[in-house]
Amino acid sequence: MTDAGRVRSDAGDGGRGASARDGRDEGRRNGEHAPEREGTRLAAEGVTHGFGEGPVFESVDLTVEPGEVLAVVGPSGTGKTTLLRLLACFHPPEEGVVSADGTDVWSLSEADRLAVRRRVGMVFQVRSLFSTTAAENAAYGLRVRESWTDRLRTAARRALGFETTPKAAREALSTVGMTDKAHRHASSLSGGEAQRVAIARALAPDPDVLLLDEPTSNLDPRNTALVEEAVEAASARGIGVAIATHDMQQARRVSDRTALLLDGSIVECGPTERVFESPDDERTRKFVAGELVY
Ligand SMILES: Nc1ncnc2c1ncn2[C@@H]1O[C@H](COP(=O)(O)OP(=O)(O)OP(=O)(O)O)[C@@H](O)[C@H]1O
Repeated sequence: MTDAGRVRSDAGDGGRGASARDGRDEGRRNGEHAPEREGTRLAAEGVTHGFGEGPVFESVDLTVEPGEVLAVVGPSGTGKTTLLRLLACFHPPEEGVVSADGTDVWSLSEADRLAVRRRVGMVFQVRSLFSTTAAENAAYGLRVRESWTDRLRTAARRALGFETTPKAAREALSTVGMTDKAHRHASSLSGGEAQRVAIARALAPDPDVLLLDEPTSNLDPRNTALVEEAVEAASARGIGVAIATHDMQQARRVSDRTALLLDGSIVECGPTERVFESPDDERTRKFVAGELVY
């Protein structure tokens, strides 16, 4: 069996066929998915952060390159969410630098930092939709960028019964397979559907970077496959994706590189196949083999 074949059979993808990464690689080889943008290189450089009881992690270096899928794996509580939130510029690190294209985002003016934040979409682990339709959730990031005049015009058109969902929001909903439920209220969606809408909301403003925190925990194989296909589509458009996941097979299916966050540091970061097949660090070998129990 080929390596690719083994990855697919281990993945338990319910007959979904080639993994997202296989498809993306093939598309790249055929020149079908040439990234359309320069993108944004988001990086943590020597980052240390904690919450008052000593650092959660220290001196972390990690980059999300345009168009790549980076998996961040590690046991629960090692700081994967914390790291993604720092990369999303939600708050400054205690030490070190978070940079966008080489510029320290916390050295920027608030307006310039907001501009960087708007190039980064983040999807949280917990259900986080607003109390409105799937379509309006998907449109949220576009609406906040609209002028007040445009917002009033949209409200008036909606009141008159016109379809007001922006094209980009409709396309994002289509990417996650939610077109048919676009007008359903968020509260009526299943967990998997809600998570797909949350991804559409992050994708609609066409970010340069997408940060996904455990996007498929608690999802069934079909919803998981749809989310992974959305990751593939984002990456094929040149969006850099970082995905924190507990699912080793998912990391293997979707990512170009895998970083292991363990014991307060990145113990290994490299091409996914190498990290899984011949890791440099013994802790990585044990972790990917499921031998490290926390
Ligand atoms: N706002 C906060 N206040 C205090 N401690 C926090 C806060 N956020 C996270 N922590 C702590 O920081 C550590 C890292 O948490 P984080 O959620 O980043 O880990 P994780 O690797 O994403 O975990 P999981 O895989 O379970 O989602 C944990 O010990 C957590 O309790």
